[in-house]
Amino acid sequence: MPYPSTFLPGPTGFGTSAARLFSELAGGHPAGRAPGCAPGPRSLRQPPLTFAFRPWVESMPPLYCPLTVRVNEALGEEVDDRLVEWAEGIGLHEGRIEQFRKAGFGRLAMLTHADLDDPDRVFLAAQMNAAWWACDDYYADETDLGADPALLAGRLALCMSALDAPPPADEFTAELDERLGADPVLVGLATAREHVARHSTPAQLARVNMTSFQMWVSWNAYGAWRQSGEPVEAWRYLAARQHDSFYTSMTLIDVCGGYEVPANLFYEERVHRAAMRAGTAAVIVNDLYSAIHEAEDELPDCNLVLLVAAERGCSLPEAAQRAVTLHNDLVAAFEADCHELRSLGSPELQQFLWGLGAWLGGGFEWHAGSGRYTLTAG
Ligand SMILES: CC(C)=CCC/C(C)=C(/C)COP(=O)(O)OP(=O)(O)O
Repeated sequence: MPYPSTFLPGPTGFGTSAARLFSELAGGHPAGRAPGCAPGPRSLRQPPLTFAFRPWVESMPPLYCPLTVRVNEALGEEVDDRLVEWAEGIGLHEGRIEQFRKAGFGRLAMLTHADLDDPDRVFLAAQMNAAWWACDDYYADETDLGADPALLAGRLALCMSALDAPPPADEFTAELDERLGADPVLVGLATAREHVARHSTPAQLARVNMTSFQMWVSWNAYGAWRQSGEPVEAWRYLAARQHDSFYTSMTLIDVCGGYEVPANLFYEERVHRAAMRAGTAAVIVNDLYSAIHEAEDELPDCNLVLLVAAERGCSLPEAAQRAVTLHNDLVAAFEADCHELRSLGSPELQQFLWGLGAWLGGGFEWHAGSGRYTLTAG
């Protein structure tokens, strides 16, 4: 275990970059902000991220991960209350609202967006994540909830319309709108998207939309694999999982934070790789926690632990150990990326990289406590 360290972002120290970010946010962001959008909170929080080996299951090697930056249970509960109110209002999770509350997506947003104290902004992240997860559960993963691989692609096409309405097309629009309004999953996506739109620049909103679409391409691949019954190699799954990861959630970090990483910086190759590493590492934690639950579905979902165990003929704990090593290497590489990217200087980027690390730490914390998961190894 060679790599524990601390990452304090910013090329020239906290004071300098903070001062620049404050003045940019106050005086108009160089990359622009959508007309009418509030500049967002002016606080910049960058306590150093401490990378450490974090124990999770006694019999397993620890996960290398930033420590959780902020725990504010009252804030998490407030956001969870708002989420439940929103879900009830649109009929989402009818008959299983307590299960939804216990997942604690509000707590997830509180833990992962550690630079936010404003419940509205934490709710923004929680709502969009809950909307994505509803698509995942009802369309892709949970047979009990009506997920069906044969229907998946058609349903996901409607999800795209819920996020990015097509141009008006006479009577066809009325028919589409009727369908979009009749399914709480789609209403959930559309209302969460409206909330994101109120706080984002056009480029940020397009980023959230396009990232959702690329995620859904991977879901279609899983659906096709489920239907054909073809064996899925771990390498093939991991390649698809890159675009079906918590990277999607991480696209909200600057939106919720009230600042913007300009598109040409966000998609700069090294920045992109760092973000993808963080997203993939975070979702491997998800695979570790959800392996048993996913194995129980009558049409088991793709999961790194299950695939490695099947491919190598090894036990689940052995496969989980392999996943832990991969996770740890990804996080160590992400940490090195953060150091390398200091040379790019942008205070927005430094805040975002910090936000990725904080997301990793909070995601770890949430999986360990959420009612949604059953531990995989014992
Ligand atoms: C928050 C978000 C982007 C949700 C969509 C689904 C996703 C990329 C996950 C991280 C969930 O993957 P998975 O379906 O394995 O998650 P569960 O184990 O069902 O929570």
